[in-house]
Amino acid sequence: MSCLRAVRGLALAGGFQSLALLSRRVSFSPRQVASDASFHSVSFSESDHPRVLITGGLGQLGVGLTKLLRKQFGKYNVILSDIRKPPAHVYQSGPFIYSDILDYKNLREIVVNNRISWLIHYSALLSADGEAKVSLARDVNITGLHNVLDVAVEHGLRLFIPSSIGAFGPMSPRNPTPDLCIQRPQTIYGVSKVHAELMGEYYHHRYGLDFRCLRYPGIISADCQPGGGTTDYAVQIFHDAVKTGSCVCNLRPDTRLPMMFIDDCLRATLEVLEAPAEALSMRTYNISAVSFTPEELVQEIRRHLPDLQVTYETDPVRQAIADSWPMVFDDSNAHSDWGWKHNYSLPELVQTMLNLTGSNSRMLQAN
Ligand SMILES: NC(=O)c1ccc[n+]([C@@H]2O[C@H](COP(=O)([O-])OP(=O)(O)OC[C@H]3O[C@@H](n4cnc5c(N)ncnc54)[C@H](O)[C@@H]3O)[C@@H](O)[C@H]2O)c1
Ligand SMILES: C[C@@H](O)[C@H](N)C(=O)O
Repeated sequence: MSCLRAVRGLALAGGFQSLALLSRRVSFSPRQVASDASFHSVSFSESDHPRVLITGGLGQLGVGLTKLLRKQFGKYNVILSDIRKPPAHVYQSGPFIYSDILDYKNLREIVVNNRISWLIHYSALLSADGEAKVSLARDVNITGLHNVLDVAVEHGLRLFIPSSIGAFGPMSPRNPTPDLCIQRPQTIYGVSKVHAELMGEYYHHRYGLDFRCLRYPGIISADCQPGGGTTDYAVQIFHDAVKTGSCVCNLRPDTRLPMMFIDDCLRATLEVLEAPAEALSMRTYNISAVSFTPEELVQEIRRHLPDLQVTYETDPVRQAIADSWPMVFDDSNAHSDWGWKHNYSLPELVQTMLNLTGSNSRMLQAN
């Protein structure tokens, strides 16, 4: 009753926009919502395209993936969700809904009311952030995962959950690291990723859930800040190199880690999501692109910015995590099962990142 009273009050006082704030509880159906142009509606073009919900979509990867999937399936068939307020350009680019993956009922309501058929679960705390906030990481990365798994099974969704190089630990072979080997990670992040892999595969075998998972390397992108991971140095260095010509690296110069340019990562995600089920001999795959040390990255950047100054100030937490992770990924199963192949080698990655961060910073200066 109180909710309906609130709805009535808001409708009188603040118009449909305010009602949107309640939509996650009152939940209009797409047809009803679509009838009102002033409503920031989530309506779908009736088609045989998948209807996609991306959780944690405002992170380093989610905005790019949303753009790619909207291009593939249509703007109104892909809903971006998060618990943070979207920046204007994201809010105006297509459907956005608040969704806290710890709120099972709300998640289920969004899936039902928007006839979601694919769910891409990006909400997480990353490795270094997780070590600083262990109980929050356990809630988001494990309890949140359980909610997502249950909704996916209940509504027969195709579910993509990314794992990571962080799903391996010091007892895993490091060079190269195969898909199947011992996994005893020593971070809450890594433990939650192994849990996600095993739970997703269990729900696939037990309930037929169409679960798909890729172990991403450290992802490098220009237009979104990284979210508190161990590989963040390889993103920050480009912004600092372009802006100030100097940077501080928080890993030792000889720390080798698997890395990937974001365009390769997002393409791999779409490719594995669209792969026919019969092509998948596994449900969790390593994907690989490049593997480099900070020293090698700096050398490659200096081919374009010869005066780049680098100071190494090792962060003991991140260094210990990096020293327990794979150095080189073996992705031969992804290659043979669904034709995975990366496009960006280190020179192409550095050239592209410098072009993008350079143009981004010129745009910021101009504005
Ligand atoms: N970026 C990488 O290098 C990388 C590598 C391997 C795997 N991954 C995985 O890919 C996924 C996306 O990574 P990212 O780099 O975009 O992360 P990110 O930290 O940039 O974004 C995570 C998002 O989750 C959201 N979130 C946090 N708590 C939430 C909650 N309770 N409900 C809903 N959303 C919540 C945050 O607001 C944030 O926008 C994660 O699962 C991550 O483990 C990322
Ligand atoms: C590697 C990946 O999982 C993330 N960038 C992290 O460092 O935690």
